[in-house]
Amino acid sequence: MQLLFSGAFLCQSWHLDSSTLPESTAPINTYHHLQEARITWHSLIASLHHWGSREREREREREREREREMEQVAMAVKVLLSLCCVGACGLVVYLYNILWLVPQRVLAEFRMQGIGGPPPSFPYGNIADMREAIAAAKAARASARRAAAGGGGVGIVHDYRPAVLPYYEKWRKEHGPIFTYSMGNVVFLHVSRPDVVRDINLCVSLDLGKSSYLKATHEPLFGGGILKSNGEAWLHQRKIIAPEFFLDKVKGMVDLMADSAQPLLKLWEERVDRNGGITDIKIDDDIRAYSADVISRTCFGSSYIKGKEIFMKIRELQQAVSKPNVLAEMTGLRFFPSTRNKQAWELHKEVRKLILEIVKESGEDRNLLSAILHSASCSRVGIAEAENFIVDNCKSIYFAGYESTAVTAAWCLMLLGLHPEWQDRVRAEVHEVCRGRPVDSQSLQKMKNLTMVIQETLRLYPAGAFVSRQALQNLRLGGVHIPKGVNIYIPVSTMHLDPKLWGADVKEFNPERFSDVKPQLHSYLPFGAGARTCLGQGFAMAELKILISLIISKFVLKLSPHYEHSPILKLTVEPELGVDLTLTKVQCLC
Ligand code: HEM
Repeated sequence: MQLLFSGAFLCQSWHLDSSTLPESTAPINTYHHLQEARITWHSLIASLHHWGSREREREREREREREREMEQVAMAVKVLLSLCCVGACGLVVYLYNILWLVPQRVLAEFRMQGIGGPPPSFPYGNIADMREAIAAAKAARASARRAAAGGGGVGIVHDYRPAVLPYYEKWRKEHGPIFTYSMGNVVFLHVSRPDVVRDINLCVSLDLGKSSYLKATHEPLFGGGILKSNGEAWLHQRKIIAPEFFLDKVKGMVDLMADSAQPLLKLWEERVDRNGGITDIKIDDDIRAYSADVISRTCFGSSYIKGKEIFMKIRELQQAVSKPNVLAEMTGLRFFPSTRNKQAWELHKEVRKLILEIVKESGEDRNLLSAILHSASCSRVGIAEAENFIVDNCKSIYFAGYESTAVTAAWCLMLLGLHPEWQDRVRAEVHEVCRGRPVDSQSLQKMKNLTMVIQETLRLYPAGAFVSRQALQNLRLGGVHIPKGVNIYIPVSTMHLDPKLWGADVKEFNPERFSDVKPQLHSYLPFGAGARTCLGQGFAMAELKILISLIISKFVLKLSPHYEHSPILKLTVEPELGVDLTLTKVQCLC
């Protein structure tokens, strides 16, 4: 019985089939009872055997199941690894294609037209050659500086190419005026052949856009503003901004520009007086402050003080993006959080916030900002897009209107310090034209000598080192087939220093050359070329004439013995070590 109970218990606890157990446990005779117990025992043993074998079967089944699972996992891992391998191979092939084969095909197309260039190496193209040439030029400059130490401009050569673009010099000698080179996978066509340059000037097609090289690097500075945009987006912005710089508008800004120059004149006068009638001044920061003030008032009207704060930030931003971000240019990975990128993003955010604050505060003023705002409110775009439009264009104008003008003014004053005969001519002219009255738009027009001096400054020291374009479609210019995507760079100083175009004294400062001849239309490019030419050139000329006429009528300038000639290419070509002048006051001319 105990067995029965224990069997029943076993059956329950092991979930045996109850049909294998006797149905009743009522008392019966002993024999029968034993018989039944034996049968039950046998059936129990059989059940247990049966159960055991089923259990082993299940165990084997589970084992097989595990094996199958393991096989499936192994298969999945193999497939994944193969896919990774295929993916990695595909990526390698893809990268090799875009980084090497595609640019090689483009270079081959040029070679077939007889246009060669320095052989590129994988994956950086000619960047190493360029770095090497720059390092050599830097070393040569340093030793020249040591040799001419304290010479006050002795031995200045007005040709910044060996210092600023040494690799172009080398390649031009080897391959002629039109050649190719590459930076990473970006192919460049260097063009200084006048017929091709003329065709680029005359091309008004939207298929010839602004070069996209360095677009990723400069994104925080220019965004999608007028300087870097292309196609319909550019056209739209140009139509809004250009009228704000038409001649009649510029005439109305003359007083404002003259007002902006007063703090600089006062500061310099005080310094001369304080130092017993003669003083040395590094002029760059004061000139930048003038240029910032002018563009700030023009852009932001009454909010110009806050505008100046924006300036300081934009200048920092400019420094942060002045070195090419090669990784971003080659791969498009603009959002890699490098220290430099993070700094640029932070500054971009601050500038954006300041500009949008000014927008909220802006009243009824008629200025560039109100024109941009009006356009943004008329276009049917979302708030974020309208804000980007405003911010990117304010930043672009700030940069375009400030940096080049300040740098040109510094070079111009350096040249006048070096050429007292031209200084005297300009001073006499200003005196004769103004006759003690404040400058106005009419007197500015009459200052022919000053205009020539500025034109000659822009010929010898063009702030923009290249005019850059990109073929947005296949193009034919000057008989050259230019495949889509190629960046076209015109080295402005090479055009300006071509003796065939400008005469044997091409490296001399001789403003007279602009007196009777019109500037060589397609070879004089300080303000760029064709449809994308600088829209602020009238404004810049007025601003420069006002500043220089006011300085020259008050001070006699001489290049200081501390001056070291140091042109360097940042975003513009600027004097790396600044311009040092020795100032005395002008004695009465009457
Ligand atoms: C001496 C001073 C200046 C120089 C040397 C200069 C030079 C240049 C150059 C070389 C370009 C490129 C043109 C091209 O790619 O063909 C340019 C474009 C431009 N500049 Fe100037 N610039 C000066 C002053 C100004 C000023 C004062 C403003 C405005 C306030 C201004 C606004 C612009 C704008 C908006 C563009 C872009 C035009 C476009 O892409 O449609 N610039 N400038």
